[in-house]
Amino acid sequence: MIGATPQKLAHQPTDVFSIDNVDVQLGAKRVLAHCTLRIQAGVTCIVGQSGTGKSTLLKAMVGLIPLARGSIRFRGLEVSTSHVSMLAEIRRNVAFVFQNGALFSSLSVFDNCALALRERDHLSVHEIELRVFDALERVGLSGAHDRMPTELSGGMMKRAAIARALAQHPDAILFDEPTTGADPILTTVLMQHIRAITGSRPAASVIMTHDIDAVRRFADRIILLFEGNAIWDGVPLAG
Ligand SMILES: Nc1ncnc2c1ncn2[C@@H]1O[C@H](COP(=O)(O)OP(=O)(O)OP(=O)(O)O)[C@@H](O)[C@H]1O
Repeated sequence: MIGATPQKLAHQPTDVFSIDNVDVQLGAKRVLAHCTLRIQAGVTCIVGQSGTGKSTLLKAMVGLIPLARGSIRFRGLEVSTSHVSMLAEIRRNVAFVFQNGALFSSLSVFDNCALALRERDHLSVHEIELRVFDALERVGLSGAHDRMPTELSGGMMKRAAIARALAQHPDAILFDEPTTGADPILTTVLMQHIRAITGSRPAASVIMTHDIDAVRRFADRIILLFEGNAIWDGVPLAG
């Protein structure tokens, strides 16, 4: 439970993300206000009503949005003030899965997954193939590597986006509304995949969602965001 004084949370060595007193101003709106929370290993779901700042928080966690105040640290490294080379290092370890998958329509599934590896790492062709095929297998897409995104169902597209993140061998994956538009069966499949891939790499999966039923069934921890601040932090009730 975060309680009434979230600003006082102590940093723990096990924290994957430490977020302290963060304010984010977008235009005239203070979207995050005194936001303080911790993310540890496992599946953390961040829930809250529409417009409460979930997506903004996610983007701030990878340095895509500047902070008006406060601090976001990934494994102790300051995200917001890091030099560009350090930020690149953080982003190599934190993958982001966008709501719509954001696959490149002109690239095959394989090339979508391999693109970041070719650009960011000095990996051999063989190593890239191993990583991509392993990632596709882990999300149940073995055999779909040479398909184009237009040849995939909506659910396959979402799984391909997860595979692209997985192939980077990140320490954490941030998911922005991964089950939006999915029916209950696909939601279960996607959440089962996210659960199954969360372990060593990634150690932490952070899911922004409205889907309370999925949260109840699959989260290790739930954080409730309200008006730009984390007001509750706990575990789902059993049963
Ligand atoms: N670039 C921007 N300029 C001004 N206001 C913005 C901008 N981006 C987002 N906002 C506002 O910030 C608030 C929080 O947006 P955000 O997308 O983080 O909410 P959310 O909790 O993810 O909502 P949803 O669940 O509907 O996706 C909203 O009121 C939104 O209108």
